[in-house]
Amino acid sequence: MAPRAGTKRKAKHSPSSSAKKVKTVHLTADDLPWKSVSRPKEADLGDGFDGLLELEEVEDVEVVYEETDAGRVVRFKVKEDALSNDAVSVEAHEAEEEGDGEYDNPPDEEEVIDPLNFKPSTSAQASASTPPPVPSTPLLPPVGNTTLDSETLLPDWHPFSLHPLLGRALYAQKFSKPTPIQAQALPLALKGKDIVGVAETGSGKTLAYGLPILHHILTEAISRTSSTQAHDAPKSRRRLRALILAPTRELALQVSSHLNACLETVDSHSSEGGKGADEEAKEDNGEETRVVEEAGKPNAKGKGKDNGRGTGRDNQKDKGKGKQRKDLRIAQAATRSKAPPLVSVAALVGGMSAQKQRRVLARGVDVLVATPGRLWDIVQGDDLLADEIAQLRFLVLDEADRMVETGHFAEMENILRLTLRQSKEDEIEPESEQATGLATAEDAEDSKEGIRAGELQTFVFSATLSKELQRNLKKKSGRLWKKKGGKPASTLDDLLERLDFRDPEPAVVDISPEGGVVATLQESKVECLTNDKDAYLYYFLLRYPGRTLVFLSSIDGIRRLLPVMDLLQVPAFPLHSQLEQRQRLKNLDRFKSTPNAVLLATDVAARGLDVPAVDHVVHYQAPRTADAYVHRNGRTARAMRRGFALLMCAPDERRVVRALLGSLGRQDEIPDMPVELYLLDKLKARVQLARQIDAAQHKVQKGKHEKNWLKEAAEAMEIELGESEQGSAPTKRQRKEADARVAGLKGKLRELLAQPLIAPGVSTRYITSGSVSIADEMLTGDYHENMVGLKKIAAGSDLAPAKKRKFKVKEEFEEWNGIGSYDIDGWRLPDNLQHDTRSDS
Ligand SMILES: Nc1ncnc2c1ncn2[C@@H]1O[C@H](COP(=O)(O)OP(=O)(O)OP(=O)(O)O)[C@@H](O)[C@H]1O
Repeated sequence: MAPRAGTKRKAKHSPSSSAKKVKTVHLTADDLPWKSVSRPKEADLGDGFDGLLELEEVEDVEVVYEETDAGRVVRFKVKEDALSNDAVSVEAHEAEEEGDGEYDNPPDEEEVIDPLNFKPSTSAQASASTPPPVPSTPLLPPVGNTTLDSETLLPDWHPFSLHPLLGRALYAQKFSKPTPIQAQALPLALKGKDIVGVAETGSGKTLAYGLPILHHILTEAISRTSSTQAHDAPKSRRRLRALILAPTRELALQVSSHLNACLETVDSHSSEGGKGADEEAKEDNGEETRVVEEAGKPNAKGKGKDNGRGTGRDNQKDKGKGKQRKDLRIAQAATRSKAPPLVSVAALVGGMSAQKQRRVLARGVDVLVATPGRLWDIVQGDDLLADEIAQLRFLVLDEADRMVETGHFAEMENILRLTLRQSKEDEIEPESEQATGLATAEDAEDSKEGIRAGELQTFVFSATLSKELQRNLKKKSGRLWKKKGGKPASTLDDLLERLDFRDPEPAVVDISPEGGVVATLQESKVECLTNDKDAYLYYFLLRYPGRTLVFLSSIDGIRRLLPVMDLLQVPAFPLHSQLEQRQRLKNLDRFKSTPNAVLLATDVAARGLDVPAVDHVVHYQAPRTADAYVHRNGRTARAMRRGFALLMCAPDERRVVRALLGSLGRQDEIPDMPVELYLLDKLKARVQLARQIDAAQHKVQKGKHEKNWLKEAAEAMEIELGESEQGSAPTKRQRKEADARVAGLKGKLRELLAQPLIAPGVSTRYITSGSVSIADEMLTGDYHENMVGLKKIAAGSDLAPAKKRKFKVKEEFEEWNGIGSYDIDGWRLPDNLQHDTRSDS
């Protein structure tokens, strides 16, 4: 990366100012002491925060605009009262300066002293002395100010010997034991194996690859800090150690906050050390809690006295706990001295300020979670980042199979090309300490794990990687890349062939369920005409209140359905790739925080999104691929929770659905959802009316728009409109009539919404809802059994058992194959038939 203009400086001191020395430093805006501040949980930050996903602030900076010969220059005056009451002032120029980087006669030479907390030689150094964001203190276990006794408190995690600070994070998040994919992947990953991991949706794959990465980097960070001085902030810029690629912005952001959630506990725990002198004094006097006592004193549990004569195992254990204590103190000391976080994880996605992202990168991050498009955009102008990617320690492809579908294949391929190491036969030179800024402890750690310095460990995870692909992966070891040369790749197989697995045989951990069905998921389907889908959806939402994610195949479909849902008073929010990123996050947050909300989404939301309380998934339109069906369903029934999926199948979708089930190897039909037809009929009338209102409103809007357009075009061309042309737009009277018609229809709908939905034969005598909208109340969770004439039940509890499928799976496969539109591995349609599947990186 080219050095930034304006970072060199010349500080002149006035010979006469002895009491108040003067120094002015010239810097770019990037060199200001920016510090990250935590983003509020809800992304709804108001209009001033367009597209910002990470916030930074800088204090005590005055922005001054100055007219100069070279044009307008922005100056940032940094003023701060130092302890000595001397003013501190630093000037930063936004305009870049040419030449040797020295400035003549800087204007404010008289007043300045050495800036505190702002070392202006590089932005990385500036940030190193910037206080880290203050993490919120989570509810921590009652183990006092020590590391966690994982053997007792987390026995299922204990055998993995994860870093004790991670143990605390797991405990704080109540992750009492590893999920199956974590239990199987962790030992392999910690040994240094490359891994292809396949496990059902919502089964904890993020931490399956995330924990080994955090463990490694945390261990490195602690040993690096201990090898220097405990309170010193790292002297050099952090070097990128892990790159995680994800197909969508939301998923990348989610992965990054999932990892940060683990680190938050690490940092807040270490900051406990700064809580009070009392606690510190106690600690220093050896009055620490049990774990520490066990390490150096008679065993508090009374399991046997050590007195220096313990067994080898005990000694080892004690040594380990002694190390834990040392690590803890280092972490505490680092935090007390306002050092940056021990491990830094950042997200790099489209839709947010690239300048800000560059600034974050310039400071250095340990783990980068990125969408390929934005990463490639930035890498092209950032040689340092490109170098770091070439020397990564970990590479992760999350939802790899989705990334080849998204139109960002080229970027992916380019990034993967950067990660390629030299030929395996070549001896890999250990990275020089000077180049990396890391202590040799890292190499020791690497060799302990069976990874040599400079080697890359690769993890590929998804809920859907075909068996054939996994077999192919086992056979390969980077040969194909060389064979195929620059030929563009097009399938997942091609992509994975381009990965530089260091293992001749990456470990394949496949614990995906048969047929792609998560055990806690109940599926059902309803066969109906396309035109009736709105009514069936409305029926479902009223009959089974809950947070519901509705998938549609096209953005137009969402645009049509949204106003209908609004008119029916259903709290629905859209999510698709044509929305601004800020709006997407806002809608996602609203969906998370509104009870019984509905998210109308394209497949942009199908992968990876982890909204814990999604009760139902509805396939308003049948998914185009078997994988999409599995991933869409995976937004519910996560982490062993119950979930329900409804597939709406129009006559023209039957074939696709049959093929889809065939591809998943399903023997059973999806059971039909029982429908109370009297209720459906009543709801159809409401839906019909809502559609009518929407169509009428649309017409009025269109009329206004057309009239304006015609008028503006005529004015621009300086022509007068003839009578007939003017007549094409509605007159004032016509508009008034249309508005009145809409108002009348709306009134009628309001009445309908307030009417009870009574089963035939149910007396209305006891119904006392008055004019309250039943639909409204039901959607906010107040189910009216009397109104509906039906008992409240959970979706799926009234399903009949699934019937066996009549046809043979094989035939289905061949039938679908005949269309010639899918390949057996990716099971996907040609790109032109896919809607809104582009990654939005
Ligand atoms: N050991 C654990 N114990 C309990 N919950 C866990 C554990 N590990 C992860 N989780 C939680 O499980 C949920 C799902 O995890 P995650 O998003 O990693 O699943 P996934 O397998 O990647 O899903 P998908 O395939 O849909 O992307 C998250 O809310 C996560 O916090």
